[in-house]
Amino acid sequence: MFKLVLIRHGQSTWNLENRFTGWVDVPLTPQGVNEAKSCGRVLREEGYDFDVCYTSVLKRATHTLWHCLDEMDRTWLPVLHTWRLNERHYGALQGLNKAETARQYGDEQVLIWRRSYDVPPPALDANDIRSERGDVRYAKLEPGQLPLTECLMDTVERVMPVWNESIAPAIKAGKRVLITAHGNSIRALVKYLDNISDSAIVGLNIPNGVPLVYELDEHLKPIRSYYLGLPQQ
Ligand SMILES: O=C(O)[C@@H](CO)OP(=O)(O)O
Repeated sequence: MFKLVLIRHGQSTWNLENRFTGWVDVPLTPQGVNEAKSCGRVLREEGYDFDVCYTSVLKRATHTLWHCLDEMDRTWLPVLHTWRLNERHYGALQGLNKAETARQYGDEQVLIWRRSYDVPPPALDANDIRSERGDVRYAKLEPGQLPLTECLMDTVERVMPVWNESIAPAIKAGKRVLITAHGNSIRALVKYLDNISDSAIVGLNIPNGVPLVYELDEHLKPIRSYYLGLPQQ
């Protein structure tokens, strides 16, 4: 039996301000830092240890990993950063306030943009100064790989190669893997692992800063999954 741990980053400044974030590289809030540290504490207390870590190229996920590993005294572990674990790209909505956008376009439209599987939000213009074109961390992407918007289906498609080519082989080789990522890149992984339908995934949300443990069989099929240290409902 293999164990995989997934953590959505702690609260970010734009989570707090209720703004569509996507690929905008906002930091953690002090609460987010505490959430990340408490992930590390609960993992250490429960006897978890890791051989390799994966995270995105966005600081809210990276810093969550750092604080978590610091609490575990494991800051020396190898870390692989990949844009494939970035948050879903939120297109032209990036930076807008979610409540104001709902007032302008209606709750139903905003829910479709936020949670539908295959309807992307309005795209950014390629020349928009908010586009990530020119950002050095994406310089090696193939033409057409840099998104201007994404629905969850697009996110699943770009997350799967790093799962298939790197993460799954590492787990099968016996490496204990920790991933810190984002609400929607984790929803993409969970959708794949639990074989959740396109319609059912709409209702799945991942909380900030709580370790999600998957116990996987030899074929990496989930035996069970659970959150560690989530307050009792
Ligand atoms: O703003 C975002 O990028 C994401 C995660 O915070 O929001 P949502 O919950 O709408 O997917």
